[in-house]
Amino acid sequence: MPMPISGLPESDTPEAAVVVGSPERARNISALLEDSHLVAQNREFVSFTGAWRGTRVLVSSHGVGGPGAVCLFREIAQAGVGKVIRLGTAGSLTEDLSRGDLFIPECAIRDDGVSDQLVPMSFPATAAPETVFSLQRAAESHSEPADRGIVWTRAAFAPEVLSLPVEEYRGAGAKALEMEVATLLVFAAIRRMRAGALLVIDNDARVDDPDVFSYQPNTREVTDGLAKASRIALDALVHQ
Ligand SMILES: O=P(O)(O)O[C@H]1O[C@H](CO)[C@@H](O)[C@H]1O
Ligand SMILES: O=c1cc[nH]c(=O)[nH]1
Repeated sequence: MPMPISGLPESDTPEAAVVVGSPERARNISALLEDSHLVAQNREFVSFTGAWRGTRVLVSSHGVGGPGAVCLFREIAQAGVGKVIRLGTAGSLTEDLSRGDLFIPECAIRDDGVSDQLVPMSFPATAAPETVFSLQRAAESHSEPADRGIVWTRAAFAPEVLSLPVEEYRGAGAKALEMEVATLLVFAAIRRMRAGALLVIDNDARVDDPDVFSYQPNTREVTDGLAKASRIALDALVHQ
């Protein structure tokens, strides 16, 4: 029977998965695989299988935000996925990271808006060390520098009347801002999956800017960064 939300088949799903926000990015990554097929499509969840350097992988999109993404994570866990890397974009919280740069989260701040309903907030959101090192090694083998550290996963893309603690988290050492990594890391730990993430910086998030047009995620640097990061994430996934 297909899974109720993602439409993924219950069996014959690869053990290793790359998850991404947008269906278009999933399609772009699937185009890098040998023998790639669309295996499921429902709502924002689009999934492909194929092989990378001889290993079968799943590539699925999870949409924007932790609450929707965890619907996909539950179903890939049910389908037998044990290793997962999120390949996403993030805003920079430090002057050391610019558009197109790569960032590997070691752990995440759990403001994702859903993991607090899965397990108490005292539970950590940490990436599997194997995945972090594997991503670092893969980035080095592609001669791409990749910084590592703390990511702030935040449910609100932008604030409204409340101001959110950008300065406080920057002061405490958070380097990037996005919306799903903490959800993945917490969910994966509970389900004993090995998880991590590779993020491409697409924005300067050091100040929450109310102008919608200050966010331009489709620049050349970001598209190029995602193309490189896709190969790095696939290499890291199959070489862990
Ligand atoms: O590039 P993706 O993976 O979609 O990730 C980031 O981009 C989206 C916001 O535009 C959020 O999902 C955020 O986490
Ligand atoms: O949440 C996000 C994702 C990408 N870039 C940002 O600035 N914020």
